[in-house]
Amino acid sequence: MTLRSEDSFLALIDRYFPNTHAHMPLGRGDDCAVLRAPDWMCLTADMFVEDVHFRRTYFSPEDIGYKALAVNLSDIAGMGARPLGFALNLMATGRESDEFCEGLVSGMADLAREHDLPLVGGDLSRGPALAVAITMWGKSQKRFLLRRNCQPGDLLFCLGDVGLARCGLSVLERDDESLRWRFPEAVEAHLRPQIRLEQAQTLGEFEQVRGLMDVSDGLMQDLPRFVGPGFGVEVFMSESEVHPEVVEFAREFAGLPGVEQALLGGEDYALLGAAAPGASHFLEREFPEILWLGKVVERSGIYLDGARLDLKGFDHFGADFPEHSEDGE
Ligand SMILES: Nc1ncnc2c1ncn2[C@@H]1O[C@H](COP(=O)(O)OP(=O)(O)O)[C@@H](O)[C@H]1O
Ligand SMILES: Cc1ncc(C[n+]2csc(CCOP(=O)(O)OP(=O)(O)O)c2C)c(N)n1
Ligand SMILES: [Mg+2]
Repeated sequence: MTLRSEDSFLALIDRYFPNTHAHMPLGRGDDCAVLRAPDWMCLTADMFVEDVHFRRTYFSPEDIGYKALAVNLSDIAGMGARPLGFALNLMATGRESDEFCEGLVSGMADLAREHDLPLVGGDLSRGPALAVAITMWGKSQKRFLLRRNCQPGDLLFCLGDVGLARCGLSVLERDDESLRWRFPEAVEAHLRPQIRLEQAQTLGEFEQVRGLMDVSDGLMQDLPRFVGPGFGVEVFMSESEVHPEVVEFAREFAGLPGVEQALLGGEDYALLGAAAPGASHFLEREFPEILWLGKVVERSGIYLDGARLDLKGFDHFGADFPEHSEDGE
């Protein structure tokens, strides 16, 4: 059993994560790691908690390791930055099998290797559920791309699908194999979100891109956070620009237009950016898949076809997430 002792779990970590790196003069094994900071750094932390962010019934151990790391990479991307390293705090019940632990660590290590990220240290604890808490840091080539840096008339854009992961969650929560076949890209978007690190760094090179964030709680929640107080958004995205699985799912199970389902979203891990109006041509050339969401206006709220939308995105302490009730179940 990997979890018969802390040392056996640390030995598993050592098998998957190298303990030397150019940015890490001293790695795991002492009271602290010692890092060599190359420049100004950005730092983020996100938790990934059993039955809040994932369920063991439909996440493989590899998926859990992957997504726990991916959601932190997404915050680094949201700054237009490049990740440099991370620390891992893990709470486990102690009942996890060797195979489970190995899957979780290997799923995380595969993604860390892709980005040449050292695991500098962390902590282990027994607890009532599985929880993975990661702290990650990074640096930017030129500047960090911030929230609340928009001007009225700025164009808002997205890179990555919005609404798809939420459909995936609803499908997975339904425990119906036939639905997984009908909505495969939605399921994949929920289990294995693709993080657009390279695109985020490229955006940082364009002066006319004013700001950037990653969309984790859904656009309805994250758009106001992005444009800031006193500003709002006139949405001009149309249904033909929404992923067809989102449109189909919304119509059949949520009774919502595709655009509204896309705006509700949740766990999209897409990039949301603001650009000066004159930037649209070169952004389209650089990113042919770019989705133009709308424009920044000088009154708060989110407006679609002139009407203020009143849809609620995700909040940990808000009303229950309506995965089972939105279609009247
Ligand atoms: N427990 C906490 N202690 C200190 N700061 C926190 C805590 N939780 C969240 N924050 C800060 O509040 C801000 C918003 O957090 P969050 O909504 O989780 O952002 P994100 O969607 O980027 O992960 C971030 O700057 C984050 O660092
Ligand atoms: C079992 C389960 N129920 C509900 C959800 C939906 N959900 C959980 S967290 C979340 C939002 C993103 O997570 P959060 O911790 O808020 O990330 P952050 O904004 O801090 O990056 C959503 C939509 C889920 N993924 N799994
Ligand atoms: Mg967070």
